[in-house]
Amino acid sequence: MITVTHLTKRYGDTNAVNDVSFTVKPGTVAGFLGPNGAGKSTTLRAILGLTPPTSGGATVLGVPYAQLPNPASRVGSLLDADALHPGRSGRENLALAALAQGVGRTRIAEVLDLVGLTDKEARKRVGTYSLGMKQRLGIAMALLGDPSVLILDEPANGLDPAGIVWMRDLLRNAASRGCTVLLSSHLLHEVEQVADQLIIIGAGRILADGSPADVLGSTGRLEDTYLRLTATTSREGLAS
Ligand SMILES: Nc1ncnc2c1ncn2[C@@H]1O[C@H](COP(=O)(O)OP(=O)(O)OP(=O)(O)O)[C@@H](O)[C@H]1O
Repeated sequence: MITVTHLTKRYGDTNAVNDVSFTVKPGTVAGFLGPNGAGKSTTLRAILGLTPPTSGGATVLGVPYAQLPNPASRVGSLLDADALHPGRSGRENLALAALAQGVGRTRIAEVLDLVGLTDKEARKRVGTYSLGMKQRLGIAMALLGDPSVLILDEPANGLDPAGIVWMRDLLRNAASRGCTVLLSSHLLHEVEQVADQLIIIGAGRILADGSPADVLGSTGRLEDTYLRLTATTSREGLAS
């Protein structure tokens, strides 16, 4: 369960996130959508305790992220696939994370298999990886502790069509096991296929939150609804 309550984050005179509240329940894939600069990453970072809120806050599994025992093994996250150590191999990156999380080394082969990275690829330095390979490794890192919550910032970024289909199955399987999944994306078509909750943010404020049927209403098309809702927001609107 992820609960965000009246979360506000200001940077100088910019309201990056403005009184944002939503809940994502176990067994749900929630798609978090919004234009560039709408506040998605700031919200995800605040949930993960990486960005201190100006006011309000968030809990994961009932408590603020920082208060979770061994949080990385309970909450898998992917924020920036470039944050991986470029001089080490994919396998070494996973081994270091497994050590930090107290996860057995046998799990490394399992997650590599899950994300479709071959043994040969896993032995290459991450600095030589393509964007899609980095993304797969970042997802493997997120899955390492077999977490019950997944928070993913644009996970399909750089994935090829087969990778996007694979990602969809991965997220649906995670949710069917009771996992709580929150992902940001600009790929409306993809989100439409995978999400059972849609949260749309614009200029730091929640514009819609609900089941696809509730959010799309009679239009039935996510692209139309999204463009209509976000048309009135702009990055300039963030400055107060
Ligand atoms: N560290 C920071 N310092 C100052 N301003 C910031 C910082 N991080 C984010 N912002 C501002 O906060 C606003 C929201 O940014 P955020 O990265 O959360 O948007 P986003 O919805 O994730 O965008 P995108 O889709 O482009 O990734 C933007 O105006 C951005 O410039």
